[in-house]
Amino acid sequence: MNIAVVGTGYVGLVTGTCLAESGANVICVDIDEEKVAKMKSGIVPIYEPHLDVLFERNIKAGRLHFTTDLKEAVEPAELIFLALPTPPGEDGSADLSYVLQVAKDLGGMIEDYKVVIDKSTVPVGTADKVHETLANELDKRFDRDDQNRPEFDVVSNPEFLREGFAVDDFMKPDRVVVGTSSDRARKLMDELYKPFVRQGNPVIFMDEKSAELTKYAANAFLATKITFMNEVANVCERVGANVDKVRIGIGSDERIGKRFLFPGIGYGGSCFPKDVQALAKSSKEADYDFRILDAVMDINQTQKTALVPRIKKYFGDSLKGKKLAMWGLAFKPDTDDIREAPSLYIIDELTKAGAEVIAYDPEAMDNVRGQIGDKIHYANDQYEALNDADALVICTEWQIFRSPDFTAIKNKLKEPVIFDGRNLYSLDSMEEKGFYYTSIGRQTVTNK
Ligand SMILES: NC(=O)c1ccc[n+]([C@@H]2O[C@H](COP(=O)([O-])OP(=O)(O)OC[C@H]3O[C@@H](n4cnc5c(N)ncnc54)[C@H](O)[C@@H]3O)[C@@H](O)[C@H]2O)c1
Ligand SMILES: O=c1ccn([C@@H]2O[C@H](COP(=O)(O)OP(=O)(O)O[C@H]3O[C@H](CO)[C@@H](O)[C@H](O)[C@H]3O)[C@@H](O)[C@H]2O)c(=O)[nH]1
Repeated sequence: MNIAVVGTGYVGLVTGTCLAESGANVICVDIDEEKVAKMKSGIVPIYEPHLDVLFERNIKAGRLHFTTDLKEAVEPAELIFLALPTPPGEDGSADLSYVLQVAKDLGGMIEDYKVVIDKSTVPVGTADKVHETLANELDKRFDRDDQNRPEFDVVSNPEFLREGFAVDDFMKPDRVVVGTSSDRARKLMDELYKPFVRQGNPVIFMDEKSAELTKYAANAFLATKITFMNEVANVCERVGANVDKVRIGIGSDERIGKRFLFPGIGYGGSCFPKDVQALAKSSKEADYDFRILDAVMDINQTQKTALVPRIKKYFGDSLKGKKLAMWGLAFKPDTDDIREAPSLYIIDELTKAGAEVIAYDPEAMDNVRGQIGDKIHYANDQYEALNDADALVICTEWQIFRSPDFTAIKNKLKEPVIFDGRNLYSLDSMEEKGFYYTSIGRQTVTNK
């Protein structure tokens, strides 16, 4: 199969590479010239575990190509994936300008049958808008009854991969959702995804609107599940219960499930915050007040900086002269992505209160440096960050933070104080090791 992927971010590059791995010929196109130059010279421009191996293999095999020229990518392709950004607009609704601009460009250039596939997360009705935009451009080139006017279908094929697990999620998806009302497109999509659902996981066909809403409903549900647990955690702290025990207690009920029940400093990333907001907004536009989502957004905003009042309670409201070590900047482990990372919100409040922050993250420091520059200091490793710091603040649960050298931590910190937004350590061990230790939804170990 000949495939074009427009946009080579986390979704586009993973999609393109994994489709090439199944034997397809893929040309990825991006407007970012620097990114394309990197990829052409064999460099994966993002940090995503296991992607490099597939990337290299498929470039070598001649199945994976990169270009900045949309026409070059689109001409040979029958299937065209749109993996473009859909960031929140000023009013919270998804900004469709990237998607619709490319739809317009496609209308100006396609010469034969194409399936245009929305892989971006887009609100209900976008497949229709893409169809209309592309058709309007074709109208400028062909009469409606012109024999040479190319046919096309627009398919909604939302993506459910998680950063950090993107390759595995794409290669072995729980399900693939395809929204289409065209038999011709349906057959092609079925063929395309056969190699990925061979373990019995389904390709679920439905209409375009249901597919578009499925993506938002999935993300909003998961964000609500996390938020619910964060609320349970907040109650636990007040009544003397331990949220880890409650989590295990409820998670063993199959109706609830064990996954996505981990409390912490709120959900972040490029998806949950914007998608919950966009679903709330599009529901309002459809004259429905999706009230639970308003509560979810409100609670999550507070939760992101839940460690700050604890830090202030310990040191006093002014943090002037305090040096705080921070472990983890990425919005979650195994990614360099810092979009809507709780760490950035915490840094903002801590520095406003006068604290100096010295941070370490295995992959995300360049991105943070690019965004906030010298607002904080950057350490070369996790222990260097601790030198002469008054306390350690943990924002991301990278594996290397799970079992650190506690003696080194104690020796380097001025006082043995840890504020943990990810519940990495057991209360017993913190007590035994003599730390002051505050986490989420559990009692503070006071070391007194
Ligand atoms: N990141 C995820 O984990 C994830 C998972 C599922 C769905 N999604 C959705 O997929 C979409 C893409 O997300 P992402 O995280 O990959 O975005 P991203 O910002 O990482 O990448 C988007 C890419 O598109 C490129 N681009 C912009 N305009 C272009 C144009 N006109 N032509 C060609 N390339 C262009 C950008 O340069 C960038 O490389 C969004 O709608 C997002 O909500 C993301
Ligand atoms: O028990 C949990 C699980 C996650 N999180 C947080 O939730 C956010 C999102 O985590 P995760 O879902 O693992 O990462 P994403 O890569 O953002 O993936 C989500 O968003 C993608 C983009 O839409 C979807 O494709 C995925 O299915 C969906 O899981 C992060 O801030 C996590 O720290 C928690 O706080 N507790």
